[in-house]
Amino acid sequence: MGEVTEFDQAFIQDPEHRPTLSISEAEGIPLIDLSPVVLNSSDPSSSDEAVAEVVRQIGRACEQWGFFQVINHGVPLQLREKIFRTSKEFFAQPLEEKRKVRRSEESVCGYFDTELTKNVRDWKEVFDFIAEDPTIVPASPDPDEKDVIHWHNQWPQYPPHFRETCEEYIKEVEKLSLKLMDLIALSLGLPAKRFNNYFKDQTTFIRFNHYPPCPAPELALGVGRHKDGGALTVLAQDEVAGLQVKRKSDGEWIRVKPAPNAYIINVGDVIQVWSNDKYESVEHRVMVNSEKERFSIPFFFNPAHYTEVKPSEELINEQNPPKFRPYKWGQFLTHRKLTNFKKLNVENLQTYHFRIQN
Ligand SMILES: O=C(O)CCC(=O)C(=O)O
Ligand SMILES: [Fe+2]
Repeated sequence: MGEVTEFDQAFIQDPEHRPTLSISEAEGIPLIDLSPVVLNSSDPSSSDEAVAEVVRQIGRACEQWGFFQVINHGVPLQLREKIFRTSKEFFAQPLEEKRKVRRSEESVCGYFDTELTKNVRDWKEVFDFIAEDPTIVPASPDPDEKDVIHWHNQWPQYPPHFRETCEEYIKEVEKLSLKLMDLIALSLGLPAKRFNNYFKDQTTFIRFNHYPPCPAPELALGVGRHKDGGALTVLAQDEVAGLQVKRKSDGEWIRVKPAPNAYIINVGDVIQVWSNDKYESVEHRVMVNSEKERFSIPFFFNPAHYTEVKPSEELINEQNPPKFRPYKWGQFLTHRKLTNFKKLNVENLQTYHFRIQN
């Protein structure tokens, strides 16, 4: 990020959205041990009681929090350490080096340090890459758009092995994500592989986040309040706290305490729609601090662009009518990418725009 001398207006949150610096730490966000699923069985629909207990825990966590942490998740610790090192080495370079792989409106992957969340600038710099190269998406967010375009990765020269490390990481976290989708499907009373096909031509992307120390942490945010629009987010964070989650029970902002080597999982808008509101996508934001920099790596597990997102038919009946109109995932994704890139005079697309008013 560029040197900021006077605190730049563009980063300042409206008073009602500024972070409270002294808030309580979450005891409540469940920590779930995945070893029964990862170690003992490759088939999560097996009748193993330990697996059934994991499914119950996940169901409860999705309903009560929309967030949980997992340990014994199967992603090798060495790989996690390697990818954090890679991210740190990349961001430690001079700005002009990083800008060689800069993101643009047409090329959405790469380095970016002026992202907006709800039209306010975030105190962060990011590097984005996609899991499938190319990733196919609609040419525009127009709901009638028929043309598609291809997104490609842009890989930096430095640090060495950047691309290989990222590709290795994608493979491991994708495995975990599919496993989590199985468990979530089971927790909804659906077959384990119910959602599998939607990810065949996935639009998953991964982000390296770097939050530098901020001279005015009471005015700005690392990421402004938002919900993740995709299916599932699998987040690795370092030991510096910053993530805050809006607790469903009372609307309080709660800090998530980093658990060593755990992943933080949250339900995105797509699962909210698939579950017909049983599991809600919960608002969260990132606080920055004046002393320490922070690094995080979210993996946004997203379906194919042509997926028509709608409440699962098996969950719908007279007592539980559909709460959303179907929408195309590709339209939502491309709209979000555009509004995060530049300031627009429209509110960005939210799932409540598709909500059926009863
Ligand atoms: O850095 C974090 O802890 C979370 C980032 C986040 O919520 C996002 O990038 O969507
Ligand atoms: Fe997020």
